Amino acid sequence: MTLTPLVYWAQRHKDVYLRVELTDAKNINILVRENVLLFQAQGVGAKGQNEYEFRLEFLSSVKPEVSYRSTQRLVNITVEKEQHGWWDRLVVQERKPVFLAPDFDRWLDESDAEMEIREKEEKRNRLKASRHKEEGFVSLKTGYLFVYNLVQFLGFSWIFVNMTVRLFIFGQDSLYDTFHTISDMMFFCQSLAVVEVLNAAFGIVRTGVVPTLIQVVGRNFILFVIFGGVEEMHNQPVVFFVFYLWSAIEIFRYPFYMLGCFNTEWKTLTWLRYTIWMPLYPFGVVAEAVAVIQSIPHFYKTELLSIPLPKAIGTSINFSYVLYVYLVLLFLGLLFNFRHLYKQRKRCFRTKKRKAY
Ligand SMILES: CCCCCCCCCCCCC[C@@H](O)CC(=O)SCCNC(=O)CCNC(=O)[C@H](O)C(C)(C)COP(=O)(O)OP(=O)(O)OC[C@H]1O[C@@H](n2cnc3c(N)ncnc32)[C@H](O)[C@@H]1OP(=O)(O)O
Repeated sequence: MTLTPLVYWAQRHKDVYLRVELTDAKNINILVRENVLLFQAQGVGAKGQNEYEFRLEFLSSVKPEVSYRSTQRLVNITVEKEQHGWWDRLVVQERKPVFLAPDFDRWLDESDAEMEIREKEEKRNRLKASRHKEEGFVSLKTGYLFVYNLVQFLGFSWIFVNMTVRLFIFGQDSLYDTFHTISDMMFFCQSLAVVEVLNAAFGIVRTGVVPTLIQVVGRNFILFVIFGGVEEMHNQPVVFFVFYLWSAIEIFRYPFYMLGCFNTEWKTLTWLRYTIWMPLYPFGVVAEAVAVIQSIPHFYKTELLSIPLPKAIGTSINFSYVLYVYLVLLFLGLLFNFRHLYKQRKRCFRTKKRKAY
């Protein structure tokens, strides 16, 4: 003898939900044609382990595809209505079958269901809007970084190429007028580089603020104070070495970032960006230290930038003493950034290796 399980139901505008009270249901067979659903399965119901079945003639047609999920305790069935809308009752006959009852866990009346639809719609719209905003921000950020890196790349390339060509044409003589020919562009690029500290501070790029601050402050101190502030420094060959070492890394670093803006990379460029700083950085710091040492007598003599002290003490601190302290900071800065760059290099190549496997 076949038995009928207990069936609970609820509806939405789009779907009908059936919950069949059958434990350990096996051999589930659900057939849907027009507005009739036939269910057959073996399992443990109100009358113990048995074969259970039921037939429902829905109020309106439903789609033939049925989805169901069987758990240890019950079988959940979802049937989609052919035409979305609210049904007055589940089945055609006015007297509901005895095995059928409302599923109060999922029960909603028509207005609640409409509210649910509206809430879902609003949630979807909010999600879409925030995704739109996020995409807009990402493309704005990418565009901004790309333009910034492009401008720096062009600036430093101009410096590097100009200095190289002048070295070939004028030989040693070109070492003496680097400041006059190149400084305007270097002032421009290094002033713009302050943006890199802001990028790090506001999280626009994933890097630490301190290494960037050390880098930018360190270079700008040399450029604006030592070279820019002391006229006697303008003709020193050390300007050539400092500018050449600075620009030699930047012509690789900025294009590396430009490609990164489009999640692209060129292996040789990545290797150069994360390798040539190794010889360049110490040489750069040594060249900067030479420049500082050369400027000390001029600061001492002219008392330029001397720090005034209160009248009671009656004198001022000569800026040349600040420069001695700066020489120590220069080498501490070198150690700090060398370690930072070494870590960045390891992180970059380690990630690449992991990606390769
Ligand atoms: C606090 C007061 C300080 C007082 C200081 C006094 C002491 C001063 C001592 C200073 C010594 C300076 C000496 C120096 O002037 C000598 C020279 O420069 S010689 C020439 C050789 N120099 C170099 O090689 C250094 C070049 N510069 C740099 O590498 C950076 O400026 C540095 C901050 C040092 C390191 O860069 P960063 O931390 O950004 O590493 P990454 O390149 O690996 O980038 C990390 C991630 O951020 C993304 N990023 C970074 N910038 C950009 C950008 N502009 N556009 C797009 N994306 C960017 C990058 O792609 C990485 O992303 P991901 O993690 O996804 O890979």
